[in-house]
Amino acid sequence: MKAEEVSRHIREWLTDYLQSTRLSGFVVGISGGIDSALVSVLCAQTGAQTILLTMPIRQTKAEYDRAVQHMDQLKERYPNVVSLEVNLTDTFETFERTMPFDLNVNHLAMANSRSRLRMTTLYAVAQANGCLVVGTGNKVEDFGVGFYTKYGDGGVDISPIADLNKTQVFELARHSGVITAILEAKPTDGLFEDGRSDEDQIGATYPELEWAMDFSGEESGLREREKEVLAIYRRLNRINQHKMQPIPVCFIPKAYL
Ligand SMILES: NC(=O)c1ccc[n+]([C@@H]2O[C@H](COP(=O)([O-])OP(=O)(O)OC[C@H]3O[C@@H](n4cnc5c(N)ncnc54)[C@H](O)[C@@H]3O)[C@@H](O)[C@H]2O)c1
Ligand SMILES: Nc1ncnc2c1ncn2[C@@H]1O[C@H](COP(=O)(O)O)[C@@H](O)[C@H]1O
Ligand SMILES: O=P(O)(O)OP(=O)(O)O
Repeated sequence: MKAEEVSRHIREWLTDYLQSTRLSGFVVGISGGIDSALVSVLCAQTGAQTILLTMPIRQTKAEYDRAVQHMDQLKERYPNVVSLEVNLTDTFETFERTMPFDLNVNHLAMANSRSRLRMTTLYAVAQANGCLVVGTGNKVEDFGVGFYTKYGDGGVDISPIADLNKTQVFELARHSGVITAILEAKPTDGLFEDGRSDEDQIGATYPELEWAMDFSGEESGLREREKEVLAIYRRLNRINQHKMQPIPVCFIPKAYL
């Protein structure tokens, strides 16, 4: 990958899009992971107002510390960057208590609610400041396995790194001066308190998933692990198509109207 060219291309794309709106900058949620770190550097490099938000909800200390360290580093490097901390733990716990039954009957219901509370917060801050909410999804998450929360972290205005796979995200992040603690952290969705990694949840690494996403050859000669990875990839790609396609609309036959 030509890192400098890709970086410049994304910065120009962000700048052009922002100029096409009446808005003045970008809002990015900072988790302590690689995707949000890279997206926030690219936004900062446009020179436009860039608001970073960390929104812990019973977060692991390691994730929280990486997020703060990244925001501090970016503020030192770019004068157009500001950071905010919005601790959503109480909001989340109130939400959990307000529900008429225990949503933990399904382990994903409350986990995905964390992501949707963050989306609500990002949009409130963006609207108050005349900014866009910038997405952090990469190619394999967004168009491969659909590993994101529908209308949670998937609810964004623009998506600058969605055509880069995770390996390229790491490469570009290193090129862009992202801190070592983030470059070395295992990707995690941070939605569970045991700190489980994406790989623990999916059962395959990002390089394996990228291989599966690109695979179009003859399957009979594949090794056992390759067959397993292909099956994991295909299952997730199939069951998450509803996130990748426009939502189904019930059109009414003209004769009925
Ligand atoms: N970037 C990340 O690393 C990241 C971020 C957030 C979440 N995640 C992970 O992503 C996963 C999200 O879970 P999920 O996909 O079950 O939740 P989701 O909320 O994203 O999608 C499930 C919801 O979609 C709807 N739905 C389901 N099937 C449908 C269909 N066929 N047509 C239309 N709508 C349909 C239903 O409302 C269902 O509740 C979790 O594993 C979570 O840990 C990863
Ligand atoms: N704790 C967090 N604070 C701010 N923003 C967050 C936090 N956790 C997640 N985010 C945002 O959501 C996306 C996806 O998160 P995953 O950790 O990959 O699930 C992340 O890039 C942040 O923008
Ligand atoms: O989306 P992020 O920034 O949380 O990155 P990762 O998913 O690699 O933790």
